[in-house]
Amino acid sequence: MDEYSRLFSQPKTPRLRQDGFPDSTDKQQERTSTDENKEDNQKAPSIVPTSESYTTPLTVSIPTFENVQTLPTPMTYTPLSPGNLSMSPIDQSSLNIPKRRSHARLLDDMLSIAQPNQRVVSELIAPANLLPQRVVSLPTVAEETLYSDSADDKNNIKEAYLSESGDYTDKYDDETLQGFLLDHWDQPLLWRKVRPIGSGNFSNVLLYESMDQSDPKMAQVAVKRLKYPEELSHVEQINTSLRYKETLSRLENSLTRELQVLKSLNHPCIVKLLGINNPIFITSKKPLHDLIKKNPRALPPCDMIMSYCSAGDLLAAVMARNGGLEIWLIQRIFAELALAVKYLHRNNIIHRDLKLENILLKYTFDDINNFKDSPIYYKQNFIELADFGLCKKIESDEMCTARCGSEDYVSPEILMGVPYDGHLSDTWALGVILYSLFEDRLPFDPPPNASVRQRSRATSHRIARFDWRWYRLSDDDTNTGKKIVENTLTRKNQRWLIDEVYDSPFVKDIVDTLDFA
Ligand SMILES: Nc1ncnc2c1ncn2[C@@H]1O[C@H](COP(=O)(O)OP(=O)(O)OP(=O)(O)O)[C@@H](O)[C@H]1O
Repeated sequence: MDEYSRLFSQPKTPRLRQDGFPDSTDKQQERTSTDENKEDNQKAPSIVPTSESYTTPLTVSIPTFENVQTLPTPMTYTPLSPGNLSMSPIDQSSLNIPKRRSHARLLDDMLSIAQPNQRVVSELIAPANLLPQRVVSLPTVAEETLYSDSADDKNNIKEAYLSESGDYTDKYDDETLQGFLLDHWDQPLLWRKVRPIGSGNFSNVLLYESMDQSDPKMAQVAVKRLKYPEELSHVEQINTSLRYKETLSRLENSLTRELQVLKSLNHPCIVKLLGINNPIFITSKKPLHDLIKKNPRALPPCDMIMSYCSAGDLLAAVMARNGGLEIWLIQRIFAELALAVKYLHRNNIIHRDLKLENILLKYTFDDINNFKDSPIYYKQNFIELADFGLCKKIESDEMCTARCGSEDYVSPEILMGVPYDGHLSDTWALGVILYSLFEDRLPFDPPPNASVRQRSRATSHRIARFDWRWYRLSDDDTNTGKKIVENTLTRKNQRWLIDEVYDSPFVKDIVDTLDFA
């Protein structure tokens, strides 16, 4: 089987229903809010406990954390076809989050990184066959989609294309992509498929090269192709069912949200949406409904044309060299990430899925090392933050209710099931990322040399108990990045916001040297 076939023969992970939080009058809500208040009123424990004296901070305040039944624990979900979702053990109101490293396994398969005898140096670099099952999620539809009602967008579409909209598939074959740059809907451009480059729960990503233009920025593009859930492929049989309508609305909501946010962003350290295969995905408030009205037989593909990061994602890159990134490199990458998140938060956008897999590298680590003595080092960004499928545009003081994220990166308050501040859940994830780069392990994985009992504990339990510590870095290590981890992997009322992360010497010292910051 060739690489391409292997990539697409992976089990497709369907989108799952995800409800919002119970109504504020709901008893359950009252209970969890009370628990959270209790949590906040506790005296803060030492963040870096010694192994002898360590008692988990929440054991006293919320003894029920010891009880698996009472935690809103992420559920492990075996990929089933969406038609079988009703057979899933998941309570529809429980937290469902994408399981870690699913994509990393795929890359391992594609690039044959995981050799049978490869030395496993850490929890972060686990062998493919030890990876757990996926857990999947979808932002709740209760959250409104951001939509810029730009009249220009609509007016700019040529009548010729409007009359054909809904049937762009005739301009599309598997090897060639016709697309439109944003706001240039009257000038179709062509790209040729090169190879698959990645896959997530909700999309396959492919590399395409331009066939008809010289702009170097467009010469190679990453095309993120939405994976449609199975039930939307059989439109004729089930298009009146409630399940079908709900799935369609949910998918449409998260798609339009991702596109509208991406379209509004302009930052060197954030992936760019350059164009789309069919303008209707950008210009319509309800593109999937419109497309199905025009052609009820099948939804045409949705291909987002994005800037291409040729060195892949940070998790795969770290795994490929068995971890051990030098501090200067971690500092540089993290400073760029902090720049990107600061920009998002300043624009009232929360990402909600910050993780190593969503940090893309424009250059290999070796290239970056070689740039060190050249002016390019200060002129050029090395990362782009990607995957805005769970992002949200919010009011500055708005609390979020959609329980979403990725298991290893999700904050305790999201696990607890209470409304949460998205800025703080993003900075929690930044702490997870920085810790992982320092330690080559995820902070809430079972500790090295864990007992069988410790290993059997769910990750969510360790997260809820703030149960992490340094192993590779010693307690008296003077690395200034440690402060960021210690002030982000902590209770929400003590947790740093992005401005504090940004102003810490670990970030600021680097940012001050960058021409593009
Ligand atoms: N612009 C890009 N350049 C290079 N590789 C990319 C690009 N965009 C995505 N990828 C690769 O494809 C993978 C999946 O992309 P992405 O995270 O956007 O998809 P997704 O379906 O939304 O994923 P998730 O399951 O995390 O929600 C990334 O981890 C990365 O390896």
